[in-house]
Amino acid sequence: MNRLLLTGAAGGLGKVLRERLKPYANVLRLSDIASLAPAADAHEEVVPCDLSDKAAVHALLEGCDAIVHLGGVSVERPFEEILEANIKGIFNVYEAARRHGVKRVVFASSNHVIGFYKQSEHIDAHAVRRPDGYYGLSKSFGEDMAQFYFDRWGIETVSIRIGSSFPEPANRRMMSTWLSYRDLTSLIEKSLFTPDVKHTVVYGMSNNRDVWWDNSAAAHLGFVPQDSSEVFRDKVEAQPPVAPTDPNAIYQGGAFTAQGPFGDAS
Ligand SMILES: NC(=O)C1=CN([C@@H]2O[C@H](COP(=O)(O)OP(=O)(O)OC[C@H]3O[C@@H](n4cnc5c(N)ncnc54)[C@H](O)[C@@H]3O)[C@@H](O)[C@H]2O)C=CC1
Ligand SMILES: O=C(O)[C@H]1OC(=O)[C@H](O)[C@@H](O)[C@@H]1O
Repeated sequence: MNRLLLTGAAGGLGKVLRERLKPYANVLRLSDIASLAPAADAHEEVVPCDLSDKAAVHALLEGCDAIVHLGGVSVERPFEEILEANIKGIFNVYEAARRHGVKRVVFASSNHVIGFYKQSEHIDAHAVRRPDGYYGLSKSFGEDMAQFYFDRWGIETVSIRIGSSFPEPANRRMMSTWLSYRDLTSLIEKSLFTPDVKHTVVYGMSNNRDVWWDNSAAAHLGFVPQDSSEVFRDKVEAQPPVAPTDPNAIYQGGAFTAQGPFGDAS
């Protein structure tokens, strides 16, 4: 493709994908509200943008063929913050995609759309969503937005419910949810180039031993994870045990299920 837009490019995953998505487009347009390293060469463009600013997002999408949408608040925060970056932000992205004729979005959704399922439960993409906070709710809204813009306007999306994508799993829960950077990159490649994805929901996890999520509804993507959290097991299990009453040991969303209330607790 000619020009691929990466939002959230200054973030943890954005920095990784800035390097790894280079082979997939002639030009990678990088955007964030936070400062970004200048364009390294003619194959990069840096366009600062606040996702909650409709006019700025419309300008941002001009000339883009596809979007990898990572930008937004990535943890649980007061609703008003989530509203601006994630809820207004995703609306602005899809509406600009419609106006500019962009036909493919890869949306960084999250396991926190289903965070209130227990770790003893196994679910697929069709399970009723159980968001574990305002953050999870915003990602759930983003998935609905993706479905609507497909049904109404034919814009295709792969919503990747990312588990935990970091260099290595930080705790026992992440032994199940971990997604290596290599597998994340491969999943984004499949999400960008597989024809006829409509709105596909896929769980972003590596080939871990004990998983809670079934990706059979996304088999058409042909995603085959290469890595496994197993290589980190000894290191993670050397950590102090987690109490059985700890949300990290009970819920798929772990500690996110126990955040808040924020500010005025009345
Ligand atoms: N890293 C992980 O394990 C997971 C990540 N995700 C999602 O993947 C995406 C990337 O995650 P990370 O890189 O870990 O998060 P991050 O917090 O490091 O990066 C998010 C980026 O979005 C930018 N941003 C925030 N508000 C913005 C606004 N109003 N306008 C423009 N940019 C704004 C931030 O400046 C930041 O650079 C996020 O959407 C996150 O929700 C989902 C599940 C797990
Ligand atoms: O559940 C998890 O481990 C991850 O999920 C997310 O959606 C967050 O963006 C990330 O900060 C968490 O670490």
